[in-house]
Amino acid sequence: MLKLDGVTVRFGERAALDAVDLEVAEHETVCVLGPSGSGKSTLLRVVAGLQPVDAGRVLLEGADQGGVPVHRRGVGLMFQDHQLFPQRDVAGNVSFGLRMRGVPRARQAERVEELLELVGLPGAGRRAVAALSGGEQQRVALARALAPSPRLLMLDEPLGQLDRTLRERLVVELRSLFGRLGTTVLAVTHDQGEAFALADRVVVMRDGRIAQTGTPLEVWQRPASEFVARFLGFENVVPGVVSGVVAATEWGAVPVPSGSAQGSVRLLIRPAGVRLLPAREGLPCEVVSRTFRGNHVALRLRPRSGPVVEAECGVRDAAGVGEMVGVGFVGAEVVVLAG
Ligand SMILES: Nc1ncnc2c1ncn2[C@@H]1O[C@H](COP(=O)(O)OP(=O)(O)OP(=O)(O)O)[C@@H](O)[C@H]1O
Repeated sequence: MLKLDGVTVRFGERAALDAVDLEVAEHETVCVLGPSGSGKSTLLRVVAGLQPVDAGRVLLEGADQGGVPVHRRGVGLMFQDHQLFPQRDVAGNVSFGLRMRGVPRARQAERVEELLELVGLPGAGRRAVAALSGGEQQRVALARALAPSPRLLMLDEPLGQLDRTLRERLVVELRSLFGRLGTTVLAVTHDQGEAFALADRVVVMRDGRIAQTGTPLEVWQRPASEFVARFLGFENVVPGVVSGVVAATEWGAVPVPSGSAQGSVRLLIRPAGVRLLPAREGLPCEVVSRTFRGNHVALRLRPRSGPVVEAECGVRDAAGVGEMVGVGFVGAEVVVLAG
């Protein structure tokens, strides 16, 4: 459906996108994830035709979009601040793209009803946009983007402004809606939870380049680099020297999966791979913080040397701040990182 081929966009000296290759298949939902300034919005703007490229090509269904204006690309856009027209009612907003395309009035009204039903706002056509809650406005913006049946729907931080509970609910609804409609979606977010819940595939960006792409599970289980691991919120990254199935690190010997790269590497140990042992076993650490996270407790543990170790444990087993504990590592939760 969509193909980016060596797309480069420069602002002065700096490349906001640096030779980016990306493909999105029909019916696929791809989420682009990355820190602020990594080029996510620029990528969407390029595909929409709002941003010219300095090099490379954008193809939609195989056709080069060079010189094709925004309204001829057949893509739908929904931005973070949803940009609804405040002076128009809900129906007036949803039918915007249909009016632009000269769809007859009767058909417009039908389609608006259909879409409001779809986004969970049946019969809301006559309501004033200003009188809607944030979540309702978001649904109207989505209905408006979907109205002209775009071949590709692009979402920029679609749930950015909403509170967490509403975001979590809407993300589930969006995923099921896109599944039912068979919509092809390219979404941008800085929120990894949102990306992982919504996407068939995630693309992690760093400084205008793709740092990793894969299914949410692949990226979560095997972050390709320290950058991706840290971006996903993993903190236990330590240098080590692998020999066979053991790595020598500042935290002592850490088991690694068989078949791991040998020699000098960086290791990620997921918090689930950190086991608390009785005080005289394993790596001696002092508990420096203890944070209640609902179904588990996050502990930060300071060894005599080397970086702080992050651990997760059951609410009942968690040691208190200032206590000494021993720490052991589980090889299955260790990832040998590249770069
Ligand atoms: N119109 C512009 N003129 C100059 N520099 C720009 C322009 N638009 C973007 N940039 C720069 O390009 C880089 C990528 O910006 P972009 O908005 O694509 O990042 P982003 O990942 O979407 O960030 P955020 O999550 O903060 O929206 C940034 O360094 C930004 O400052």
